[in-house]
Amino acid sequence: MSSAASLRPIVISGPSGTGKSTLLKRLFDEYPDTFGFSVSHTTRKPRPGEEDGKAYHFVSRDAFKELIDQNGFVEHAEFSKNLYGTSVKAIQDVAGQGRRCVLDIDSQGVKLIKANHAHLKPIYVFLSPPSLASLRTRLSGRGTESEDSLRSRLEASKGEIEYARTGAYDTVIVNDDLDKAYQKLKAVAVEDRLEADSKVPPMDEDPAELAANA
Ligand SMILES: Nc1ncnc2c1ncn2[C@@H]1O[C@H](COP(=O)(O)OP(=O)(O)OP(=O)(O)O)[C@@H](O)[C@H]1O
Repeated sequence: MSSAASLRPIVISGPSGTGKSTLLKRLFDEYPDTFGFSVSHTTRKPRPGEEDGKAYHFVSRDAFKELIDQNGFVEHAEFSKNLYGTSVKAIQDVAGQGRRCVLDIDSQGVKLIKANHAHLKPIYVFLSPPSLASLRTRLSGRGTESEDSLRSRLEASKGEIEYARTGAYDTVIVNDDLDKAYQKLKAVAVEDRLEADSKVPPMDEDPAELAANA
């Protein structure tokens, strides 16, 4: 039996490197039976050992396009000639299994849900970095980014932060101290308590300048 207060999906969004994966891993580790990610659709061929419906829903290009026409996707995109997408049904299936669906998406995805799939009634959480300088430090500390990708992630963070300032999210969690941020995430995700919110901190630094000094 799930221990989450409700099965409304949780949408968590925030600039690349803010700590979404880190916090979600902790949440899934502490509550292994409570939360779930939706299974994406893809037109790429399964790799050996990949089971349909587990790693992905593997579908033909025609079937994928049909689902697009039916407004069946919350978001979809093409990467190296293959289509990938998150379907409305895959999100609903998680609740069907008694788990709360967690969606880790960017502001573009948030806008699409709000415009086309508001019936899913998610709770929108913005994970904010304490500053752009700390975001840069985390991205470079992760050791996964080239100079170019670091710069583009920092540039993209500007739009994510501006959108969060419009009040689009139900709550804002500033990931300064990891333990504190985790407690706030738990309050929202496990207890449906939204009062843990705070404001997006002022961030006046110039992303291009920060990237140049990386
Ligand atoms: N509160 C924190 N203080 C210091 N470092 C942190 C904190 N939270 C996360 N980090 C570190 O920052 C880096 C980026 O975190 P993570 O990969 O979880 O970000 P993300 O938001 O999931 O990024 P992406 O959207 O690119 O997947 C990681 O190396 C992580 O260990």
